[in-house]
Amino acid sequence: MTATIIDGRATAQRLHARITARVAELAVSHSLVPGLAVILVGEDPASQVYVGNKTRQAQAAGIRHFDHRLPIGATTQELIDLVKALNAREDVHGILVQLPLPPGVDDSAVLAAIDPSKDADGFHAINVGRLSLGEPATVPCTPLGCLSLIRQVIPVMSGKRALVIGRSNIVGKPMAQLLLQNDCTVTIAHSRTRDLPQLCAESDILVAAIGRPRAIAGAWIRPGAVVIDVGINRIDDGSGKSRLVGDVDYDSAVLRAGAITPVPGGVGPMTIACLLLNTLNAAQRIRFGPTAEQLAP
Ligand SMILES: NC(=O)C1=CN([C@@H]2O[C@H](COP(=O)(O)OP(=O)(O)OC[C@H]3O[C@@H](n4cnc5c(N)ncnc54)[C@H](OP(=O)(O)O)[C@@H]3O)[C@@H](O)[C@H]2O)C=CC1
Ligand SMILES: Nc1nc(=O)c2c([nH]1)NC[C@@H]1CN(c3ccc(C(=O)N[C@@H](CCC(=O)O)C(=O)O)cc3)C=[N+]21
Ligand SMILES: [Mg+2]
Repeated sequence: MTATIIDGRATAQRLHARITARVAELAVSHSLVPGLAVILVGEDPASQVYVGNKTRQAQAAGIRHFDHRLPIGATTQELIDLVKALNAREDVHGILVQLPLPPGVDDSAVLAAIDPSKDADGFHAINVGRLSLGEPATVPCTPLGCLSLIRQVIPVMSGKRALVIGRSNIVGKPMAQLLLQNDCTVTIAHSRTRDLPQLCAESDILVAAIGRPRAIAGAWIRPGAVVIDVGINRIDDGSGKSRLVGDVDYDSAVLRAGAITPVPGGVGPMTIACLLLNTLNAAQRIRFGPTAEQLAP
């Protein structure tokens, strides 16, 4: 048996097309143009690639894009001041602070300064709290994208055993919340977890978000399981060139899984499409109020 390959790029393109259509409607009917501001501190090359992708995708969807690049020495107070200025702007509906911030910057203070209604990443405590209470919330882009990929192959998740490997605020914790909301039985694993292979063997859905290249072996996977690989790891391919691999050992996992996401072309493109979705929906709520129509993921 060979796994179904879940095509994140194609799924993201379909979502992108729906976003583009709604953005065009809003421009005609209400002269509303959603705006996304991205703050990038320093010159981290991976972050620059990600920000570059976002800029292109936003422009293609008709979403206004404001790029703020600050030198590596930027202070917590400078970042908070910039966030507050963006909070006050009527043409900005989504704000994203690219993480990680340089050492010395208090990232939780910067994230706390974001107006929760403009929190495109869903990292503000208000949105984290709402998600955990099951109230309407802006959901972090990567887990939102993962959920939509899982739904393609498991439309009804009720009762499934789901394992989330990684407990970061960006991916692991919100992913676990979303799976719980969908009536999965959820386990969260992390660096202190004992007997990870056994937990994997018991799981119908496995989401790997640890940042360790090919750390999850195919032999651990329950035959037929759905495997979502969030990892983005740049490794030397042996000839001095670098390539991207996930947290799952794809070549062995594809032989056991029922469905699997590739890297690249899996979760990554969905993260960007969901960021644009969150920005569009924020713009609609800011303009039309809390009962505004929202585009579904
Ligand atoms: N495709 C996309 O759109 C995105 C991809 N990523 C990628 O996803 C990966 C994870 O990112 P992020 O959540 O920010 O990472 P973090 O480094 O913030 O968190 C990693 C988590 O994995 C756990 N962990 C580390 N090693 C192991 C191990 N050997 N076994 C079990 N658990 C382990 C850590 O445990 P502990 O808490 O105990 O330290 C921690 O909870 C990275 O490769 C990142 O680049 C991230 C965001 C978006
Ligand atoms: N505030 C904040 N929010 C984030 O969502 C956030 C962040 N900070 N910091 C960094 C991580 C990483 N991340 C990625 C998003 C898209 C791709 C992506 O587009 N990947 C493509 C192409 C990758 C390539 O070719 O370089 C793919 O996997 O196919 C990758 C990684 C978002 N993150
Ligand atoms: Mg991190």
